[in-house]
Amino acid sequence: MAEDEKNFVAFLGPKASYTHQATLSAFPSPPYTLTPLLTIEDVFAAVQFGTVTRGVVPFENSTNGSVVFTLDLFADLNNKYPDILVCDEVYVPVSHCLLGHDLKKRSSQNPSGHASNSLPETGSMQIPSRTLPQPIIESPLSSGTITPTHSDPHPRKPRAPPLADLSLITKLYSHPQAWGQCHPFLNTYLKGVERQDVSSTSRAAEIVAHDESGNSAAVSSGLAAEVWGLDVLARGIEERGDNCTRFFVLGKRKGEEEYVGTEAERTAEGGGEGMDNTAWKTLVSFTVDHENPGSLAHSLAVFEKYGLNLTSINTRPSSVRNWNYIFFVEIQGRRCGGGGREGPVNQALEELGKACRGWRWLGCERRQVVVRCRMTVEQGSS
Ligand SMILES: O=C(O)C(=O)C[C@]1(C(=O)O)C=C[C@@H](O)C=C1
Repeated sequence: MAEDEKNFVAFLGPKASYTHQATLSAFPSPPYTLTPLLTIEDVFAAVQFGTVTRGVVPFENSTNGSVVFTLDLFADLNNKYPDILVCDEVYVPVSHCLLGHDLKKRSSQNPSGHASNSLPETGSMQIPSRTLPQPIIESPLSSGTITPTHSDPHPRKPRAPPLADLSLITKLYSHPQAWGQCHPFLNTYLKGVERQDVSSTSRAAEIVAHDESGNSAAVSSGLAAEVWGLDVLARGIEERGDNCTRFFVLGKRKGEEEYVGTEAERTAEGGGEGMDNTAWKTLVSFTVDHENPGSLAHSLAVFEKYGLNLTSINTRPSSVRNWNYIFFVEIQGRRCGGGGREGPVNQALEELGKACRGWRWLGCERRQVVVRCRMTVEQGSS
């Protein structure tokens, strides 16, 4: 790879996604050239094939749990991404907005009634009645009334009320992770409205920006509203005020040698010679013999034996047969690179090899604190 290609970083886009915000906090541009890609798998592929040196993907949300798309790519059941390694983590506080076209506001700003942008081309098709100007009525759901039901006797209250009438909205777009972070708001004010999963929250904003009927809305960020020219119909709709997403920075294993970080990463606080191992976490996947009682317990016991704290555990179907799983653990500590066999993580992994059916080292990340992202519209747009 040429010297000037070293600073290419791919992320789950399009622009103004939360992943974009995470990427900017880890890779302020310049000197980095940031490349938005449409899916998490596109980011894995770009790192694997060396089109970029780093990739940024979401891994886990504090309210809604793991991002299964990312876990499945780490599971790598078809051996497409054998060289992908985690090399850092980034935390971003996530506050969602409901974005759309506030027709009431727009008509008061533009009393002539002419749309500021033309409606999507409909050809010879009839314009559906929902795209024609409609009297704006208050949504019966906007009252904020939450009715206890048999299945949900104690429904949680939304943290924020809508800022606009939501009665025209018939379709919602977002990344599936976001739905699970906004249950009380969506179940109170938009109950029963069709939800369409899309590849990211900013992709949702981009789609809604092209539908000026007022019938669609996106769960996305306030920044995406500015970047995609949308109105904020509600702000702070996440269920918990401390909602936060953890992102991984991906790098590529080089040849036979293990990933040991860039020079900057090695010499950063907590890295390099004499590093403090507790400042790192190591991600490992493994499979066990499901017929053998205690095989999972024996595998996990090796970490206890070497005094290694586990900070997360996840499972995904292994695809070998139904109800067989691949396990993912994060261990506090760092695997020493350069073929060294010393250190508790190295020793535990060597012993894991005897206790489990197969395992894979997926990289080490420095433990980070939550960063308050100060991304500007200019950064989000570029
Ligand atoms: O980065 C984005 O905007 C995404 O849509 C991804 C993602 C995720 O997968 O967790 C990122 C942050 C939020 O938790 C919701 C969605």
